[in-house]
Order: sequence, then C-alpha cells, then structure tokens
Amino acid sequence: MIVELAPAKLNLALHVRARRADGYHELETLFAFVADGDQVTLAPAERESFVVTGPFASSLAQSDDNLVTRAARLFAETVAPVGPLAITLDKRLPVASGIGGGSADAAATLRALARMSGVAHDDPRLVAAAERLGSDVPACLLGLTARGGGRGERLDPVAGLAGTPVLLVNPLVAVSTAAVFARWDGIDRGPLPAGNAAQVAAAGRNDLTVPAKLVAPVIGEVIDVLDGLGGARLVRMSGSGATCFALFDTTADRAAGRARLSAAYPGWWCLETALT
Ligand SMILES: C[C@@](CO)(OP(=O)(O)O)[C@H](O)COP(=O)(O)OP(=O)(O)OC[C@H]1O[C@@H](n2ccc(N)nc2=O)[C@H](O)[C@@H]1O
Ligand SMILES: Nc1ncnc2c1ncn2[C@@H]1O[C@H](COP(=O)(O)OP(=O)(O)O)[C@@H](O)[C@H]1O
Repeated sequence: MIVELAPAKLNLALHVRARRADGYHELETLFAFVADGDQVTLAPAERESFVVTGPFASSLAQSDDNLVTRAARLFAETVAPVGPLAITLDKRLPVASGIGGGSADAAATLRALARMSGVAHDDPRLVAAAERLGSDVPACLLGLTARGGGRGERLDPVAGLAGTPVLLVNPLVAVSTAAVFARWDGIDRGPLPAGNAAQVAAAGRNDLTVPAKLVAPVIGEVIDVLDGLGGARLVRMSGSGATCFALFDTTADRAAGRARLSAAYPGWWCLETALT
C-alpha cells in the first residue's frame, strides 16, 4: 500500500501577462507548497475501486471523472502498465478554491504510481502526463517553490521560505477559474520581480484578485479580516481564489490570528500550516 500526501499549492504571486489565442492566459507565478493537503492511498487489488473520504468528500461526485482516476488511467496508458487498484482519496482541501486540490491529487497519484512501478520522478513520460492533466499538475509533481511561466508548465525552482508559518482561509464559496479569468481587464501590469521567494512574494501581486472579487465579493472581506489580524508579513489571495493566505513570522502569531478569526467567522474554513 502506498500513501501519498497531496500538499496544497499556493501562488505567492500571480501575474497575468496576456490573453492567448488558445483561450488560456500567459502567467508568471511563484508556486509554493505547504505541509498539509489531501491524501491519496493506493493498493493493488482484485478489482478496481475508488472511494472519497474526508471533510470535503461530498463536494466531489463519486464518479470516474475525478483527477485521481484520470491520472491513474493516463499513467497506465502512457508511462507503465498497472494492475487493478483500490484507491482512496482523503479530501481535506476545499474544492475549486485556488489551492489546486485536484491538481495536487493528480500529481500525488502520478508520484505514487511512479514509486510503485520503479519510474523516476523526473521521467519525461511522467512530466508529459502531468501537463496533460492540468496547468498546475507539473508544479504539483515537482512540489518545490518555483517560478512558473506559460500556463505554469515552465518551472524554475527558487530558494524558498521553508518553515514560514501560514494561515489559509476560505469562506467556503467555490469559485470557477474560468469565470475569474473571463473578468480580467486585459491590462498587463508587468512581470514577476526577480529575486528569491521572499523578494518575489513581497514585490509581487495577484492580478486575479480584482476579477475574483467581482465573482465572489466575500474575498475582499477575507483579505481585510486577515490584514486586520495584525502580525501577518503578507496577506494575498491564491490562484483564482477564494482561498487567501497570511504569512507570519512566528507560530504564536499564527495561532493568535487563527483563534481570533475562528471566533469571529466560525463558518470559514481555516488551516494552520507552514510553507515547505
Ligand atoms: C489560476 C491557477 C494558478 O495556479 O490556479 P487555480 O486557481 O486553478 O488553483 C491555474 O493557472 C489554473 O489553471 P487550470 O488548472 O488550467 O485551470 P482550469 O480550471 O483548468 O481552467 C479553467 C479555465 O480558466 C481559464 N484559464 C485557465 C488558466 C489560464 N492560464 N488561463 C485561462 O484563461 C480558461 O478559460 C480555462 O478553460
Ligand atoms: N480530486 C479532485 N479534487 C478537487 N477537484 C477535482 C478533483 N477531481 C476533479 N475535480 C474538479 O476540478 C475542479 C477544480 O478543482 P480544484 O483543483 O480544487 O480547484 P483549484 O485549482 O481552483 O483549487 C473542481 O471543480 C472539480 O469538479
């Protein structure tokens, strides 16, 4: 049996540069990962099965369309043959929330199957499968703090902020990525700054914040509340939202912030974690 963590992805900065002819947008982003996420468990079995457990299981249809089963099928077709598998996805991250839960699950499935089959983690067939599964899947497969270009497939690791205490907050409003990109105003506000992760994050932006607030105005409230907690070094939305993050200097500041936030907004999802 193989157990693989699917860590949540953060976009510490996300600059939208241009609308492309293929319907996607050209991005420059700083990907980072935290110590917590979903969990994928795989075991060889007599018959195939797929079960979703965990606090957000009910947000996902128990269907074959899941990114986990799609990743397993693509691995068998393009990387190495695998026999029938019993797969469990423990869904701990909110769905459609800008922290790439589905992409992380797909990447974790590829990593687990590669381990099971003796395939190297940087095998070009594995990377190609990741690209076919979604824009964020190559970054999630790599799992390191990295600058991302194109749709996120051009990756360049940078020195990270490992150990930085993080609070993730989601108002439990699912946000459609397509709806957010459709509301981007088409203005290129400039490239991702140079430097290490701390410098890029500090000088960077998330250009999807304004369009995401048009889709889900509560995101503005989440950012204001996190700013108002005090003690946060950086507050920003991740991806296309609605999850926002706050980076703290100490775990004590993070714990104090979480306590205040959970008392005032008990209906919001909140996770105390750290950058890896
Ligand atoms: C915004 C990011 C940043 O990491 O993260 P999330 O918010 O999903 O976590 C990603 O680029 C999300 O990429 P991806 O995983 O491809 O998003 P999808 O949900 O498949 O895209 C849905 C739709 O959003 C639009 N889209 C997406 C990505 C992109 N670079 N340009 C786009 O215009 C397209 O219309 C696409 O059909
Ligand atoms: N394992 C999965 N986890 C989350 N979403 C999934 C999964 N498989 C398929 N999906 C679909 O992918 C969409 C995007 O989900 P998700 O990756 O959580 O978004 P985001 O990248 O914005 O955090 C969801 O609307 C859901 O229907």
